Amino acid sequence: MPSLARQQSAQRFELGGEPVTIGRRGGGAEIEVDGLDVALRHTTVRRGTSGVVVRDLNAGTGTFVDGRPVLHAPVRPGGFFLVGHHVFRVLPDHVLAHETLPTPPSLTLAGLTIRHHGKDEPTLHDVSTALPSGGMLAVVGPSGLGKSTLCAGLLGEAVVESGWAEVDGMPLGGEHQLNPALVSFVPQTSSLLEELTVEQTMWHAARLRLAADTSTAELSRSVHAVLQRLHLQAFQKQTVHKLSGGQRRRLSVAVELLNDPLLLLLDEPTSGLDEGFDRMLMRDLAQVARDGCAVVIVTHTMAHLEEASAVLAIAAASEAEAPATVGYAGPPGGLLTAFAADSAADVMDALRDGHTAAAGPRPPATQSPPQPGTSHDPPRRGRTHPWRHVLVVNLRREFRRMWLRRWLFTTLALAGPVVAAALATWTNDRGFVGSPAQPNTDLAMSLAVTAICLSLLSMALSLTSVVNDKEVVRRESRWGVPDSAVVLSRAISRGVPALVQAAVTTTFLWLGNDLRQDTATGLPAAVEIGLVLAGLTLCSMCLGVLVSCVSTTAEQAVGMMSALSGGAVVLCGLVLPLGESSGFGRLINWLSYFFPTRWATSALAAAVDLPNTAIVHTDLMWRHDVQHVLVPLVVLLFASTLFCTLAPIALRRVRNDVRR
Ligand SMILES: Nc1ncnc2c1ncn2[C@@H]1O[C@H](COP(=O)(O)OP(=O)(O)OP(=O)(O)O)[C@@H](O)[C@H]1O
Repeated sequence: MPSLARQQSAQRFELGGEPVTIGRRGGGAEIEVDGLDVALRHTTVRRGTSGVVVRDLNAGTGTFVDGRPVLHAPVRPGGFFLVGHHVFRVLPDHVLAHETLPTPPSLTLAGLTIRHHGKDEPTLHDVSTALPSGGMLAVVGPSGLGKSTLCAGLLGEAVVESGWAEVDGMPLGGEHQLNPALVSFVPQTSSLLEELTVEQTMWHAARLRLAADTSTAELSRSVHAVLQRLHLQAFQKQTVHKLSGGQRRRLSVAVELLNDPLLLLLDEPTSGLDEGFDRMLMRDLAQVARDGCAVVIVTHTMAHLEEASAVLAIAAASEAEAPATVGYAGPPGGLLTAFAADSAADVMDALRDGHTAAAGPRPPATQSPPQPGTSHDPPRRGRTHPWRHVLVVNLRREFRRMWLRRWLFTTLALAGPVVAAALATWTNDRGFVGSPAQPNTDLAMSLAVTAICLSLLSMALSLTSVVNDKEVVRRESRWGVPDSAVVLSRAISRGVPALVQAAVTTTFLWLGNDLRQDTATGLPAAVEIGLVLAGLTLCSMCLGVLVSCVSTTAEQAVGMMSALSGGAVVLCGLVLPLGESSGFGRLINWLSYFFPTRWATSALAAAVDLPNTAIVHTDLMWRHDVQHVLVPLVVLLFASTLFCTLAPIALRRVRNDVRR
């Protein structure tokens, strides 16, 4: 038993020589805390040379030091680390003080100046206001002045040049972000998967936002409590695409409440909806604020501002090119009076013209910014979620979505390859057999048709798998879902129909063609051809995933696929003679190596001994031996791995570019 002495109150612990585990109540950890975002065994803490050393056990939603999830980090006396909603402060003499983050919290913005990444000038300057606990802050102002920029700053997605923000003493934004899992953001765009039901959407989000070891009963209680809070219980079984605009917004809010955030940011949640809905949602959000979470709502509608407890109006700068700043900060009732205006439209005009009114409550100027967790030695970066758990959750969802679109995937997996094999068979009535004395003049065409059709069909399996979900991926990346898990879940789920494509094509080629020839590897001809086709379909499908990650829109992905399709046809090696060793031919030859069809047709040609069974140009890659079948197969598998490795990098870049 580790020596762990409780001091004075239940909140102080003196660490002994042995490491101590922090975990959810009921899991047998030495320090037990509440909350479904804490795993049963979440973090260990031990004495360090000065202060303590924390190690995340990668089972919950991360251990945070200085706003970053850490795997392993020293924390000196005076610093703190976060586990779920719990702050552990490190005191002298290896004493840990535990407190639960207060709910509802207050929010303070003090002199915030925010600029977007890649920009030299700030968009917002000197934004200050204070929101008491249990309150809701409405951020209003003319278009384009920086309301969404304020959210980006608080989320840590834009640069906070000066000033600071905090929720009850915990820093927000900038380098020393509070545990990001405690800040929820409802974006302006619909970032929900259309084919899932309300309940499935919530379950999936709960699995990602709560600890991996949360039981089904606990998850269910949590999901249903939030659905009830947002009056969505009656729509549980409804698919998202059948929901009204208002119900979608509610669902969008609901998924962000699952983890009991400390701060909820909403970017125009009522835009495009009627006034009745606006009032209803404002009331619900005010209730959410009273129940325990600071709410900041960016809104264009000023009709129901009285539901908020404070208003922050953004005004244009009086000088051109200067950043926008605070036009008014105070109670909603004082807004019209402050601008001597008769209507909301007058207030907007005044703000657009750069008028500012007397500011409301400002944080005391003498208050210093909250100090971060102070880990002086570099911590080892950790994850907010166990990677395997996230992959499994994403995979389950992908298989479910594919099942919901089973006709499309069945067609791509079965009907397409049957057509490809049939075409290959019809173009060649002698099967795959030929000899130097009696060459099979159609064999090259058969191989080309098979490889090209299969490559395009398998690329189609994954082409829209990420690009159509970019908004969802962006939202879930804020929850800590790694891009690699997103990519791998798409690749594995689409890998199944891709392998079925190869198997179906091989079976039909085997049934419809004479596959008696001597094989290069000594394996039965159908097995050898099947392996090559499996390599081709996997590689093309992974290329589709990469294209999907690189593209910002589905149109762009289709454009890229069209260009790749052209290359796949022309540079497969059976349409244009390749293999020249000088001049332009050499360049084309090199280019062809980037196309999976080039390697697949080479392996097929080597497998059926094309130079001796058909009348074709010569190509050095077609020699009928084991090496010339296996090397292309290895290249196809290597390329599949490479595409899946590059895809998360591309996805991260595209996501960040879109944010910028
Ligand atoms: N990611 C970004 N990168 C660079 N500049 C940006 C980015 N997002 C917004 N901006 C710029 O910052 C300024 C403020 O934009 P922002 O979206 O914050 O305004 P807004 O008040 O929320 O507008 P609206 O009410 O129309 O949504 C604009 O000039 C905009 O072009």
